[in-house]
Amino acid sequence: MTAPISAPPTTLKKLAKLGIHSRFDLVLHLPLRYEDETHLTQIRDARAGTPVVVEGTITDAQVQWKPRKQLIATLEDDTGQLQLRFLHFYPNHIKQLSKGARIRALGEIRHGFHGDELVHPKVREVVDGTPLADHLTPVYPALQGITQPMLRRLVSQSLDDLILADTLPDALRDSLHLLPFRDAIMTLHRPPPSLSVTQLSDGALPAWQRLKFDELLAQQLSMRLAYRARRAHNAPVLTGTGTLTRAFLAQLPFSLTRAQARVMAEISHDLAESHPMHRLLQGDVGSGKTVVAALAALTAIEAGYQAALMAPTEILAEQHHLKLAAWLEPLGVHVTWLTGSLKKSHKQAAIADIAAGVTRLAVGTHALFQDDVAFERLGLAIIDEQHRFGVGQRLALTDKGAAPHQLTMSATPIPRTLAMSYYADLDVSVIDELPPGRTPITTKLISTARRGEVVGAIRAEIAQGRQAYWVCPLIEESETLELQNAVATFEALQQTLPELRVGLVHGRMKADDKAAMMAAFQANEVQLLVATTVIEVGVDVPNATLMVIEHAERMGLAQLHQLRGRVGRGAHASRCVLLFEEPLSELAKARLKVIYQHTDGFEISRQDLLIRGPGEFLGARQSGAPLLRFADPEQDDALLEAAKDWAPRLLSDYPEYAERHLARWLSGREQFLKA
Ligand SMILES: Nc1ncnc2c1ncn2[C@@H]1O[C@H](COP(=O)(O)OP(=O)(O)OP(=O)(O)O)[C@@H](O)[C@H]1O
Repeated sequence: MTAPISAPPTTLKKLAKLGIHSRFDLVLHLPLRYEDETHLTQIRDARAGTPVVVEGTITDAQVQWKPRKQLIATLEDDTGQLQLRFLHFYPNHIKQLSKGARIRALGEIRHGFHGDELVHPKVREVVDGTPLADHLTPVYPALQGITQPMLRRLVSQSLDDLILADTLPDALRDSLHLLPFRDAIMTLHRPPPSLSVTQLSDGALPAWQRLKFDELLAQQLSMRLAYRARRAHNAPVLTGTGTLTRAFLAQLPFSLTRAQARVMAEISHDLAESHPMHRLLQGDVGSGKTVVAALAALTAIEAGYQAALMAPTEILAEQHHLKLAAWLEPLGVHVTWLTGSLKKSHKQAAIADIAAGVTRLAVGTHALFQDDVAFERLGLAIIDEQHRFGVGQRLALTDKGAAPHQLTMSATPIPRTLAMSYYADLDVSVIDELPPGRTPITTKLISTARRGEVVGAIRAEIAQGRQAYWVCPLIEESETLELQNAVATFEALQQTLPELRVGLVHGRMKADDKAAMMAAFQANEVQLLVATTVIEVGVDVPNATLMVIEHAERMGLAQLHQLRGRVGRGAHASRCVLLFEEPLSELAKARLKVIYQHTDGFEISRQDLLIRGPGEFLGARQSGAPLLRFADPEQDDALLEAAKDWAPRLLSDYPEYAERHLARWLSGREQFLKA
């Protein structure tokens, strides 16, 4: 399977650049496209826009200088004449195309100024009887120094030498009507004469279906194995007594939505098991994930364990801390705050409390899981990763003593097919319902030129007792510029709206100042909050009902949806004004249209995926996307479903097949699998 390739070291190096390390990689190095040299076209029948192979004699060849240096030759067969034009050419061309030479030319006919012609055709000398190909000629992805003939030869050798036995049991192949692996591979490298170029590029071709299925199956198998491996660890059995959770629910001014209750039941069930939970909690912005997180934490605490909640940014962690401390401290739960920016003495005190078990719930940033922090008895780690699909932090956590249960919260819903494909190792809970009484947010798209009107809207909104956000543009190239811009906007708004209490919050502020500003906004001491995108996630001020986002065209869909989700969190009607600068790129137009038309995060994610494709959507490095070269989870969803169904059966009923299948598809690519 991993048989080495016999070629000189320089060639091997270049092949490695193409991802080819073994002879089996050569087998999987599938053609990009095909050339059809199986039949000749008579010059009389050659039509513009179609690829042809014509054969004949050169009757004339000249280097011309008008309007620029070019080589023009005339090719003649029994039915007519055709011009061949070369704008770049080498002495070899002149030799090959000398008068009287018999050649075969391959290319696409173009209708030029001087009639039909072939521009830069491929030229082959024809000695009488040079046979035509008996199948389409594959054209492989190549690099400089690795020519097509070289690749064709190397691939062909591997195809001839390797057995390419099947890794799928007959029962599976029969039930899904899949081709044998060898047949699929052979069809794609050496297509039979009956197949046309169009048929070969169609993903529905049985040969492609087989390869896509194999690839999706390998992905599902490896995720199942990762899932099993994690379940082999021991975890504390967290059966809550209900004392804290009941008291908590009783003090909430609302009751749980049905979705929150269902999701909480799923989590409680997992926490009571003796292997670690790895659950992804998905819920749209404002759907009430924090309440669920609090309940999960209380369940662990009731069972005599500690819980930790980690957020990706200080501002988000601070928001969670404010809220959770307000909810849980009255119940006698000691909540500790820990981030990197704490003063040394405070930090040491927090670390000591965590180690001594005084802390029942620790809230903070990744500082919570640094080496100097040791929990007395960590039962549950909650990671609010919002739309950062970071898998790294999940890893760091498992290393903390015995495996704690893990709950990851995400506010950017992952479309179902992607979740199945890339998060198959996690269990997923979805809060698919918003708390009652929310009025939908109205979204307005306004050109920056009309920015003045927006100021009037702010004044009116605040006069009603509401609050507003003004989000300054994202300036990717320079954080300093971004900051200067935010300060300038803050000053300008203060001047234009002297009667209002305006505040400013940005990423460079000291953590304490940031927290103080957010607390002031929470208490309605600040009415208009000017902010950089630091407020993107987690801020929860139900009285804020107007959101203005400058240069919305620079932002991604997930980010816009998150920002907009900061309003519409209470009973009052909310608005989001997206200011944009013209001219808009096609991409920006597409994004703004989606955010204007949709408020449902799942639909927005789906559209985002359509616009960007899965690699970009998930961040290629983290996603495991490199595993999929042939299949596309969105388009090949039926195959994905089948792979998902078959993976556990293969592991239990045909373990030796599963093992061979993984070895074939994953050799050298395991690094993408670590979740
Ligand atoms: N069942 C409920 N009924 C009424 N209000 C609720 C309910 N659950 C949560 N809320 C309120 O809705 C608001 C949003 O809840 P929460 O902050 O938990 O959402 P979230 O899903 O964490 O949002 P985000 O992802 O935007 O941070 C909060 O003000 C919260 O108190």
